[in-house]
Amino acid sequence: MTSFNAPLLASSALFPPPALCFDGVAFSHQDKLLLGPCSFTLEGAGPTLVLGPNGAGKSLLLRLAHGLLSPTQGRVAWSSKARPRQAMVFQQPVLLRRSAVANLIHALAVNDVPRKARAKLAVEALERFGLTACTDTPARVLSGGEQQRLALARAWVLSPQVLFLDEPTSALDPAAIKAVEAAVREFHQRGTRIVMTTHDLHQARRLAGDVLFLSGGKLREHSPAETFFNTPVSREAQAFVAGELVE
Ligand SMILES: Nc1ncnc2c1ncn2[C@@H]1O[C@H](COP(=O)(O)OP(=O)(O)OP(=O)(O)O)[C@@H](O)[C@H]1O
Repeated sequence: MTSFNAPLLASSALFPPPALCFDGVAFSHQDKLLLGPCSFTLEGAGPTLVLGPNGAGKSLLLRLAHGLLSPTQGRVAWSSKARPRQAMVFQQPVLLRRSAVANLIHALAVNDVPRKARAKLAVEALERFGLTACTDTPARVLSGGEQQRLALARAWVLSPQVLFLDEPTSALDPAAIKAVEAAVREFHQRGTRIVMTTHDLHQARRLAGDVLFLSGGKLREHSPAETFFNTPVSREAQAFVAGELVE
């Protein structure tokens, strides 16, 4: 178990997040190749935005990177000796049937945070994410935006070195989207490596440091955000950035 350091917020200058390397990674199901083989290394500051049309393989890539799926070919590796502390936030937050604060305390408990530190960390995180008024509210009756902020707060208390976000704002209104984007920036500034999918090109432009662009299960481009949005190289990326309907 990696030692827990949530109260000691790491700055990216002092603690560059571990690099993520996909080495010939492919994923097949029932003899059908769904993703790859693809190779890339995420070692820059990010955030990395994973873009592409429906069914391109964006969620698969995130799940493989997070270890929820195993590649059927190739290898997912990290620059750190130990596997980094990671968290993932989904489009539909997966919350336990208990209060908001209890969801955070549970996450701290399963990550071996000492019992006496849990309540304070949980309360601080609720405050940081504007959820103090919801402390004792059952998590599952919170609004969509509040649930997503709670999912981010749960990731925050674990001080992850890497945070995967799979379309975290697709079901949210503009105010809730703004709150999630502010949280993503805070994670980034704290030194967390961000890897995130979105269908919102404007959001990608606001957040991206670099872009992985997929279509048809293939990695078409990995480039700095400015290069991707101004001078995309592949035909598929050119059409995508131009707002054409890409399959
Ligand atoms: N665990 C799995 N087993 C089998 N097939 C899968 C699995 N996960 C995804 N797929 C298939 O792989 C393809 C890529 O799916 P994926 O969810 O990664 O696409 P996506 O780019 O995230 O799409 P969207 O933008 O619609 O969310 C799809 O055809 C999907 O049905």
